[in-house]
Amino acid sequence: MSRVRVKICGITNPEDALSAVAAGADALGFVFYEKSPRYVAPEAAARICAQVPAFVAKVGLFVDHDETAVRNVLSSVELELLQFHGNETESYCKQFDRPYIKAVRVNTENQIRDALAQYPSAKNLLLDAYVKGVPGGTGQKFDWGLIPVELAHYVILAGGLDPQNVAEAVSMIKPYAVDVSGGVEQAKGIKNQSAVQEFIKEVWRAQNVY
Ligand SMILES: O=C(O)c1ccccc1N[C@@H]1O[C@H](COP(=O)(O)O)[C@@H](O)[C@H]1O
Repeated sequence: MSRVRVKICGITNPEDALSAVAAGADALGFVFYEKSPRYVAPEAAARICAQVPAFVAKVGLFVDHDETAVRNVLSSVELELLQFHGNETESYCKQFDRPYIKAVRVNTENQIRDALAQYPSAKNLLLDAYVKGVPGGTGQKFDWGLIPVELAHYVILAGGLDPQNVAEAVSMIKPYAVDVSGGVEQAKGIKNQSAVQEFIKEVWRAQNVY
């Protein structure tokens, strides 16, 4: 089994980015959804991304953005991957010539299978909790039992993860990766750097990776 990857999402400043990289993060997420308390302006994200070393993926998060808005971000920010968190169609998601992750807000098991069929071009599916009216980043968990066992290796598990519950999630689900935002914050948009370290250590501990 390969090591479960860790994405730290909602990065808004270079200190949190570099501290997460030093702790072992595989990917950093930048939220370009303006209604989010973790929104980062493209100019600020560009400055942060320019400081991130090689082999750490920078991921841009979008929610039903206008195509031009996504292209504008891509023209100025070094992003390796896109994460779509809204009702984007497959043809919308794949038009940007960049690998992408499709987020699914989980209610039912069938929904995960349906999304797999609906987004064949997605690199991976990210599973988050369904909360009415909010596209993501709610800090809520969903029923992990809804994840079909045979799809776990393809799944990025998100939603309400934190240093206390992530080891259980990794042992139980064995996902491709885990993604966290609120569970490692000291305030909205500001990471608790010790909690980020703890979170990553817990992911590794659950797999005996040191
Ligand atoms: O972080 C946000 O504010 C956000 C806003 C809109 C869509 C997604 C958002 N974040 C993503 O939501 C999941 C779960 O976050 P949490 O750990 O429960 O806080 C994660 O993928 C974030 O990247």
